[in-house]
Amino acid sequence: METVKKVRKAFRRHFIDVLRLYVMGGTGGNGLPRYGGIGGPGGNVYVVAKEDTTLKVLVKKHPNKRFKAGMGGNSHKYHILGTPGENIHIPAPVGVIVKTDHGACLGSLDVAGEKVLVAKGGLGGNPINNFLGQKAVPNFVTLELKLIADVGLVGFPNAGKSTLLRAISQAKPTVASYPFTTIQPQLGQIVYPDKRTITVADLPGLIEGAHVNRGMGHSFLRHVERTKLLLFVVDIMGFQLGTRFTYRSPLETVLLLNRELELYRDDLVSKPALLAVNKMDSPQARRYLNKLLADLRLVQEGTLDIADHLRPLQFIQFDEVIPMSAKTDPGSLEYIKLRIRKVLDFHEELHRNETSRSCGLVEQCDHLPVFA
Ligand SMILES: Nc1nc2c(ncn2[C@@H]2O[C@H](COP(=O)(O)OP(=O)(O)OP(=O)(O)O)[C@@H](O)[C@H]2O)c(=O)[nH]1
Ligand SMILES: [Mg+2]
Repeated sequence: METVKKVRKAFRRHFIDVLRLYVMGGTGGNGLPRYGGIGGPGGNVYVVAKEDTTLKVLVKKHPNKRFKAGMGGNSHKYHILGTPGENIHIPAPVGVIVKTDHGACLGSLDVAGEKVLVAKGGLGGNPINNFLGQKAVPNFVTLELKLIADVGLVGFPNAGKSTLLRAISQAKPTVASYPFTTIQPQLGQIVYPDKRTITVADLPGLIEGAHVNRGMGHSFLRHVERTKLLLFVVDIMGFQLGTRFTYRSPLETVLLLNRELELYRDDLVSKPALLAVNKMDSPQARRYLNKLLADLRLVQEGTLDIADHLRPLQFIQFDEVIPMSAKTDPGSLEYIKLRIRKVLDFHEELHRNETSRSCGLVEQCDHLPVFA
């Protein structure tokens, strides 16, 4: 597992997508009993979504990861109401989810400018607290970045995910003939002739055991959660991480990807999905493809004998299996772009109809800001 360890180390060095912060509101200012003066409230701490920033930038600017808002001003004879303490706004990238140490979700920052209150300042001194400004309660919060993309590329290392993204979008992720070339998620946009844009996330390759955090593990799977469509990319020649690991046929890679996703979060496999079978320019590819298609049919009919350690609990229903060559067949790439759009639109329409049928109930974020 040397390779895997090195990759994880490199991943942490280059990309931060989880960050724990110490946050504390400011202490309230003291009141002035003789004049009934009220102390200013302590400042609050907010996390605010900003474009063009990363969690890494945040750590660089605040290596100690501690944020304390300003104290409220004391009440004075000539300034009877103390001034409120200064608020602190912690800039975070769009897509961040703010959680408490107990895992409760405080809020989700999906659009630039959105903010979540993470620490409230203490009350200023007033008749109820004997005019003594109150201390705020210290708190720890975790910022978890989950990319927001329409499509997520899911596959084993070396399957050609980055090559595909390079070919269908303006993004230029690194492509190389060794596994784990991609060590941080990267976004690209497909721009259609009518200017419609669809965002695609190129994700690090998945390996067996990712759901228990092997390889890129959770750091990769987290980003799949918020995509609307999963585009599985498999190498028609199968996959083998190294000579010490078992060779996996194309069907086995599909089943293993299916398993890893459902073991991480079972609802991931209910997402709309397409299966892109890549490297169709390889010798013997047609023969392998015919076998894969036949096996997938048997899987759907439930008549294929699958070993227990490969068998998913729920099989992913692919909208389509698309043979392609990200390197040599531009026609297949155009077709994939078309299908991505069609499938996304189809499922969005379906979802719209379903939600309007259920008395206009809008799908709710399972997390609400807790602080008033
Ligand atoms: N023959 C052939 N090779 C391809 C094709 N697509 C990609 N490759 C090659 O496969 C290798 C891996 O491609 P990548 O795009 O880096 O694969 P990846 O899935 O992003 O890999 P990781 O980032 O490691 O997960 C590179 O050497 C590519 O040139 C294809 O359609 N045909
Ligand atoms: Mg890659």
